[in-house]
Amino acid sequence: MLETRKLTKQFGGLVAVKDVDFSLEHGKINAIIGPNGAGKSTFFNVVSGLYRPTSGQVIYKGKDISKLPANKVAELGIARTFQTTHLFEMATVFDNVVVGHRLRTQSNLLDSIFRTKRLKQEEEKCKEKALEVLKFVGLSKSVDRMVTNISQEEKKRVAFALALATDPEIVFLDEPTAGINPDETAELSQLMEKMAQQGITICLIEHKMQMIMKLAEKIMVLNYGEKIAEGTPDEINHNEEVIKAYLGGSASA
Ligand SMILES: Nc1ncnc2c1ncn2[C@@H]1O[C@H](COP(=O)(O)OP(=O)(O)OP(=O)(O)O)[C@@H](O)[C@H]1O
Repeated sequence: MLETRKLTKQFGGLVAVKDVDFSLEHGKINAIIGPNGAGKSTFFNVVSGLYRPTSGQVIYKGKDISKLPANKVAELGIARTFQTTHLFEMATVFDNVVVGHRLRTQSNLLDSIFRTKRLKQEEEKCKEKALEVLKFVGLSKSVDRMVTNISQEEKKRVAFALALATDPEIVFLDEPTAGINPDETAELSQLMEKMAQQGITICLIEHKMQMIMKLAEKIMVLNYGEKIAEGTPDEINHNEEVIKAYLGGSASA
């Protein structure tokens, strides 16, 4: 469905991602792990169209999408979450999701000025969609609350809702449970499982090893920009190179 072929991203003399071949398991939870600076975020940014690769390809449904800008990649059904700092704190949960959705829909400036029928129809659809995805992520009761007043875990759910509002086939989640406690982490893991059960392919970057080992079905390990292992949690746990490079270090906790 989505694969990378010899994907490479260089920043000046630094090779942040090097010759990475990876394919996502359709409808499953995929994870990318690796020590700090291993190239995980860069890999995400190249795949989601934020950066162009230096060389190599990103293939989605048989088409090379490596040169497409992020908005075109999103239109194809590939969504990504950003840190919760991207939310509008002084707006409601509902408005945050509606605005996020509006940014990705069709109406142009003229539609907005003349308030065309198409614009009104789209607005209606956006609102319906926002309520639907907020229900899915468990925030039906919080739609009218200001984002500044909700918990960090609820903000994470809003970020999920934003990604889901575009009806994605693949969702890239950048450290979805950073900064929340173990109970909340378990709840968000359940939400990710629910997304996968709906047929959405998930790919996440995470530092919480225990959680990843329980949640992910396929894991890729990056080290200094290179893929050093790929497989099931069990295979990764027993991989010598991974143990040497990563699990034996500070992240093993
Ligand atoms: N925009 C950039 N310009 C220059 N160098 C960059 C840029 N983005 C990342 N790098 C460098 O590329 C390397 C990989 O960084 P990246 O953020 O992808 O790693 P990571 O695995 O996500 O790390 P972390 O777990 O700490 O977030 C690092 O050496 C980083 O300093």
